[in-house]
Amino acid sequence: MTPHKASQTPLEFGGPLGVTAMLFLLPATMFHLILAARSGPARLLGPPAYLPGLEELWSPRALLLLFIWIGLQVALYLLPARKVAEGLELKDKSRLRYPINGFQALVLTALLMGLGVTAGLPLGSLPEMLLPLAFVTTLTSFICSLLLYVKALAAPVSALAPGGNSGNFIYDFFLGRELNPRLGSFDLKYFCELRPGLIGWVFINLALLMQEAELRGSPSLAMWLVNGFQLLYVADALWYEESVLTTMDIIHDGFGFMLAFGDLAWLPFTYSLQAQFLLYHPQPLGLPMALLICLLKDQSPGFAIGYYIFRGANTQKNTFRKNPSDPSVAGLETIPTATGRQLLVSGWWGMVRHPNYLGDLIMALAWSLPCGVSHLLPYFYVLYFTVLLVHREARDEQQCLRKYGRAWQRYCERVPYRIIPYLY
Ligand SMILES: NC(=O)C1=CN([C@@H]2O[C@H](COP(=O)(O)OP(=O)(O)OC[C@H]3O[C@@H](n4cnc5c(N)ncnc54)[C@H](OP(=O)(O)O)[C@@H]3O)[C@@H](O)[C@H]2O)C=CC1
Ligand SMILES: CC(C)CCC[C@@H](C)[C@H]1CC=C2C3=C(CC[C@@]21C)[C@@]1(C)CC[C@H](O)C[C@@H]1CC3
Repeated sequence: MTPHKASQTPLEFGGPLGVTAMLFLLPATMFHLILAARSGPARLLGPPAYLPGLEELWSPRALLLLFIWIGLQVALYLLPARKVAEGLELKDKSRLRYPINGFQALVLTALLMGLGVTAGLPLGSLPEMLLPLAFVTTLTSFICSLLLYVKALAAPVSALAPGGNSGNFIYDFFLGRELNPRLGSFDLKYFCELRPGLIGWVFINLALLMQEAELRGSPSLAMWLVNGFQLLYVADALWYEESVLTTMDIIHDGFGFMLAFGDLAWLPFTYSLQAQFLLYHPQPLGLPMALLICLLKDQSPGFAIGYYIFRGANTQKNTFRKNPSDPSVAGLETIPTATGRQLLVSGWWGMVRHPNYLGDLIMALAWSLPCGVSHLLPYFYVLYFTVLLVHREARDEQQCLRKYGRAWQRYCERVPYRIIPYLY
């Protein structure tokens, strides 16, 4: 194995120091949130009520459960797919092929769970295992990231990610060295991005709903709303699975700790925070307020409007990228670029430069509102997501400027706001 020459790509996330801090802060935040959600005061800021000992964190049962879950998702991923899509062209001019069967995996998992619960599977007791499950998933993410780092040492230069090859171990371990690590035709990053964690989120939510029903006789309206909104969000991501192939996670970022931990642990255990909070802190929610959250809330948009913007913007761009002469997008105004591709300057993409992020943020707010306004904790997702999207938008901006140069600058002049019209 010959060591690869370090790449000259500018360092992101504050370089080695920044990512070292994140290596500790991300898992610590996740455990803090899980502990805070079940504590009486449910404080987002401030020390946790107590620190769990190793005997509370480590559980061979949780490890077994995690492996069964990942094994099930691997098996569903390997089932025949309704479609096999090609990814974008790689440095060596080849294109990878990806099965499009994520929605099918969600439906089959739901069927299997339904059968399991009918046969006595105690899904409602999963919330009691959340802490050890999060612990073993974090350990597994660390080990996987190390193995991915070692695997990348043998990868050809053309297979490396643009970032994540600085020569600094911690930085490269965090960002990921190889762009699309595969075992045969099994794509590790694509699998992790959309399967165990994303589908796991839905079933953690469902388990929390079932435990609430056991505790209080029936699930609360707030719990139904959170479950419904987030199920729709996950089902949408899997239905439109192919569009993930053009996200920066797939085309730009390597597969390292950031995505392994993010996809496998952070996503299911922190994105389910609202349902965790509701189990321990029931909130009264009447039907009129629930309807307002679905549609409109105090003059600001609710979930349906968020979803309408999110889906409308994503579909418009994806349709345009696939076939610019499609009747639904053919009339839109565009800017030509030197690459031969065009940029939309009217429709959703003429309103702000990231209308899909705007819709996503509105949905995030809408699925936090059923938790009431007495605590800041359930709004952690809105705060984190705002930071993530602002940072992601800045990274995308850099990449688009590099790709499209002057044409991108013209687009920014025509559409000056990034995410929120007239504000940001
Ligand atoms: N819940 C979560 O934790 C997260 C959710 N998301 C969601 O995932 C989805 C995908 O997000 P993401 O990959 O970040 O970004 P986008 O789907 O917004 O893709 C950005 C790319 O779109 C293309 N583009 C930008 N402007 C235009 C334009 N005017 N006309 C045509 N093409 C344009 C460019 O690529 P090119 O020109 O090469 O096509 C650009 O690089 C979003 O809906 C986001 O909200 C994302 C991250 C986390
Ligand atoms: C600093 C954190 C640990 C970073 C974690 C990031 C991941 C949780 C997210 C990175 C990109 C994601 C996308 C989605 C979920 C979250 C992660 C994995 C979606 C699948 C959500 C649904 C959308 O419709 C598509 C998204 C693609 C990107």
